[in-house]
Amino acid sequence: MRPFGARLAAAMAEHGPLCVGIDPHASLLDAWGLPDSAEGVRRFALTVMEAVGGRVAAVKPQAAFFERHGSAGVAALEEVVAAGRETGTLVVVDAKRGDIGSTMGAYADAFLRDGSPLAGDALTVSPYLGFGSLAPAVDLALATGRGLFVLALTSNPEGPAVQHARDADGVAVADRVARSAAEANAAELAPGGPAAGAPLGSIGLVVGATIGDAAARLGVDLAAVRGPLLAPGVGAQGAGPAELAAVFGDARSAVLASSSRGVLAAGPDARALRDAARAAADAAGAALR
Ligand SMILES: O=c1ccn([C@@H]2O[C@H](COP(=O)(O)O)[C@@H](O)[C@H]2O)c(=O)[nH]1
Repeated sequence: MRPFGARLAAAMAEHGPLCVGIDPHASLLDAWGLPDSAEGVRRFALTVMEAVGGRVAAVKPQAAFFERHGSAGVAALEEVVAAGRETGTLVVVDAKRGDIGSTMGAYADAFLRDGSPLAGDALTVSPYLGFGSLAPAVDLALATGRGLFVLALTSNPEGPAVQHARDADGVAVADRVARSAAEANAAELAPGGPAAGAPLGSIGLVVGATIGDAAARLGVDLAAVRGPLLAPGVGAQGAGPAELAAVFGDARSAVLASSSRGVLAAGPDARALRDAARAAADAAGAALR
């Protein structure tokens, strides 16, 4: 498989810089006339895939909403991964895994190994046990043409208490995460490296579209990461085109804006979902041009 960063750059060029989040909240299931059960979650998720599969750069199923229904919910997540493969739509599994290295190896097997039913194209991971603890996931992602999105500056108001803290050298935690991702991408993109010549490396960051000027204030050089920047917070959390343009500055071309409820509220009609995703992709594309 071609490296994830190269595949994502091509998908964004074709469809626009939008990732549609698949978050089957109980309230959305109710609004769509579906039961709050594994079967309801399955029908919800496959309706989204039918509406936007092959038409957007990526989808991002939120694992928690599937896992809350046990093994049948996880089976529905596996079907979403398979539907992504069938429609040629990249699947970012939003499971935010992170643990000590040996356990991280098992998470990597589950979400990044060829043949695993839960292995999409990329996985969200948490670096708060130390970026180095993610090594098994970094290694397996790069070996299989998959990618990671590492939490750096998240969209929630509680994030700054940890991510803005500075270490003994005065470097912000988020900046350390960004520098580590930059190192991994530099190796992947180097002449002779597995992604030499690609526009983006495969180790991305999660940077919320709601963070205002935090990256600039903390000295985080997002463009220097040379990896994709997954930007949740668009739509229901209040960020829009103006925030996308302001937050990402000269890193704009690497941004994959992510919206879940902002698009899903248009359902369950497939055409309405498709139109909402198209409008969100066009707005993000204009803001990030
Ligand atoms: O910093 C982060 C990281 C992840 N998320 C996830 O994105 C979606 C957002 O859903 P909306 O309905 O578009 O608000 C959700 O799955 C979060 O867990 C995030 O919001 N912020």
